[in-house]
Amino acid sequence: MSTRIGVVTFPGTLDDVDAARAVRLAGAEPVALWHGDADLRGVEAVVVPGGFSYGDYLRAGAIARFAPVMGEVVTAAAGGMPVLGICNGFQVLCEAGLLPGALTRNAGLHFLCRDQWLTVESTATAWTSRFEVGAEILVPLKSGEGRYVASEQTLAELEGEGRVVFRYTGGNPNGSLHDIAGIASANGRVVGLMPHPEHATEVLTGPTDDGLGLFLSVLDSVLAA
Ligand SMILES: NC(=O)CC[C@H](N)C(=O)O
Repeated sequence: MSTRIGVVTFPGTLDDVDAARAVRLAGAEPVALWHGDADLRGVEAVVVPGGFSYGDYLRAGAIARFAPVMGEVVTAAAGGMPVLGICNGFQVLCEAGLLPGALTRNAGLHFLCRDQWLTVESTATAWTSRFEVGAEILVPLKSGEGRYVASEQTLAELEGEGRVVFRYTGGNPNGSLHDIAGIASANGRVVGLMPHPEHATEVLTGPTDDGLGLFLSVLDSVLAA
C-alpha cells in the first residue's frame, strides 16, 4: 500500500494540482484535504501548497491559519508528522506558529516569477534527506511576499541549530535575511520554503526535476517512523 500524503486546498490555492502530481510522481498517493474539514483522512504527511489563499488579504497566509484543517495540521505536526509548506504554504506555516519568523513584501516591492538557484544547506529534515549538503538546485520562484525576516535571536537559533534548509544562491531575489529560502522546525519534520519544488519534478514541464527530491525524501522518513 502506498504512502498517503495530504495536499491542502484553501480558497485561492493554485498549486495543489502540481503538488498532488509531485506526490504521485514520487510514488505516493495524494489525498485531497479541504480547508473546511477538520480531518486529515489518515494521511502520513501533509503538503500545504502555494497560491493566494483568501486573496492574500491582511497578509499572505494570515487568514488560512484559522481554517479548520490547520488545527489538525498543527496537532499532527506536534506529534511528529512531516509537513511541507511551499510558498503560500510556508507563509501559512509561519502564521500558524509551526515555523518561526515571517514572510514580508519583497525588497523590490515587485512580484517575482523566475527560475531560482538554491543551495541545500541541511539534509537532516524529513523533506531533504535525499539531497547532498551543498547541492545546488534550480526551481521556480513566484511570490510577492517572499522576504524572510526574523529576530536576531531567531536567526542565530536557526543558523546554530542547522535549521536553514535552503539558501538563495547566485543573488538574493527578495531581500530575505541571511539569504534564507527555506527553514525547518527544531525536530526537522516541518519544512517551509518560498520556491516551488512541485513545479520542478520533470524536465518536460519544469526547469529541472530537482524538486522531486523533497517528495522522495519524505517517503523515507515516513517508512522509518
Ligand atoms: N506562489 C505563491 O504561493 C505566492 C504566495 C503569495 N500569494 C505571494 O505572492 O507571496
